[in-house]
Amino acid sequence: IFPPELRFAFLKFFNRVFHLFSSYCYFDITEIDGVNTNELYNAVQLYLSSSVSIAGNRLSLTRAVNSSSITFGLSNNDSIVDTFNNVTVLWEHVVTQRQTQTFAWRPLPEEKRGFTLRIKKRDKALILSSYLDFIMERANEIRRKNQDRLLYTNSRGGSLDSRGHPWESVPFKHPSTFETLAMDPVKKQQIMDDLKDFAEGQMFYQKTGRAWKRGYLLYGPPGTGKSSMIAAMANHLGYDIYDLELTEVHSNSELRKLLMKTSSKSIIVIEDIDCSINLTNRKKNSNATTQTQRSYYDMETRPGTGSGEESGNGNTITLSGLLNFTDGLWSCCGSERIFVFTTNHIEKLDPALLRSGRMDMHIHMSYCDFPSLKILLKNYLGYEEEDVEEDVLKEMERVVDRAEMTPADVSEALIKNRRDKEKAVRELLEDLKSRGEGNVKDGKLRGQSGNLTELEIVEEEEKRAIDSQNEEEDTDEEEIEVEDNICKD
Ligand SMILES: Nc1ncnc2c1ncn2[C@@H]1O[C@H](COP(=O)(O)OP(=O)(O)OP(=O)(O)O)[C@@H](O)[C@H]1O
Ligand SMILES: [Mg+2]
Repeated sequence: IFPPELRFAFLKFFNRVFHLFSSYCYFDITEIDGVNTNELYNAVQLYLSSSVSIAGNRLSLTRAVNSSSITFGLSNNDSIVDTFNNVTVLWEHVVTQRQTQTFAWRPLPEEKRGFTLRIKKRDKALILSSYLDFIMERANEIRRKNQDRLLYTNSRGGSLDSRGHPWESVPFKHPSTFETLAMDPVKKQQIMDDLKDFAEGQMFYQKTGRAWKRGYLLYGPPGTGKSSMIAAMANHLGYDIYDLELTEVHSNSELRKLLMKTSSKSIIVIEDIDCSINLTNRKKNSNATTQTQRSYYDMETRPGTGSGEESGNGNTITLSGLLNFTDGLWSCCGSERIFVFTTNHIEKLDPALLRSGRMDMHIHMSYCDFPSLKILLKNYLGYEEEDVEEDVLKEMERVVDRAEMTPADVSEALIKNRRDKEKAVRELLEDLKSRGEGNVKDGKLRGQSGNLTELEIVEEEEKRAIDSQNEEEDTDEEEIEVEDNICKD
């Protein structure tokens, strides 16, 4: 009988009057807020899942793929009562079907999900902010306790999922820890202390005006534990890992978007950075023209214009894009983040990437030395030092450095014979000896008296070269910047 407009106006009026006299106020926490995923929604979900008892009437159970734990949750349109500081609140999980799919730049999920929090008006000021803070904290705690780190990849090649995330995640279950990591114990302790200082350093970073992030560069030959070290870091700190596949990122702006979608308390990894994009040492292009020099610091080059081909496969990420990614303004859009780059060839990297302050710590993962060997014997055979015959141990100590076996090689040798421990040790020693002799014969090792292997000598030279380049670099970069400004003008 009533026209729809009138009916609508009446309903609205009725609603207002109702709310005026109601002693409750309501807060909606929707899963997707505009285009962003609402972190609070996930936190509330996790928080409620911990407080929901199995005795509830109807619960939804979820177990993420490969996850080890089952979480309880509120079923659709169900509610639960919670108390905080002696104040009772009511949570309702509201799920509605999204009606017509209006035009959107990306498809939205079919369901619209959200939580509604009902609080008595008089309690609102008292608890609201502290309650939400409490929920966030609890949710983080639960996430950590579940031991389910997440490993994210951007392998979808730039496309977004239905919830607008460019990252795909799987539970991260790498068992590597600092305990099982074979490396010099002193160096290991240094790294662990550094990580600890970082994780507990919120006040320090705030006081000194630095963004709360840290960069590590892991370099060394294949099989020396770079990836294992990253896993150990993640397990040690309880952080998620974002494994960034640079070859799947097409432009600097895409890189920035990926960065924006990473959460805090995470490790952002770029493996084999020398192979991912063409970040060659500018000094190595001895006859580089000003043009090519500037191109690294240029704005993005567009694919198909010809200038993009220098980074191969239509990938137009530039070094400047990468540097902005790690320490430009955008790098602080979250906090408590660790960047880890790995490479097998540190000499191939552009000195701009190596300069101090950019990658805070350069960690050299190298061939198996005696302390590492002892850790591996313990890991794989359960042998302490005293379980191995003294002269065998001495012999191992004598030959291990010149054998230049990677921890991966040693692990392999030990796994092969792990049923027969004595045989494993015997064969390992043989292996070490024969490799050592081979290396000496090939003249690969020099300066044995000083215990300096060729590798170390090369490294020393590299370091020196990099340092001297760094000094020149400072002046170079100014010039380039000036040139850029001229171009812009
Ligand atoms: N330092 C180490 N401590 C314990 N295990 C190690 C170590 N280094 C290598 N390993 C063993 O060797 C395997 C390969 O190591 P990892 O993948 O970490 O090497 P990497 O340095 O990342 O090699 P690449 O440069 O090829 O990526 C691991 O599964 C691990 O078991
Ligand atoms: Mg690796």
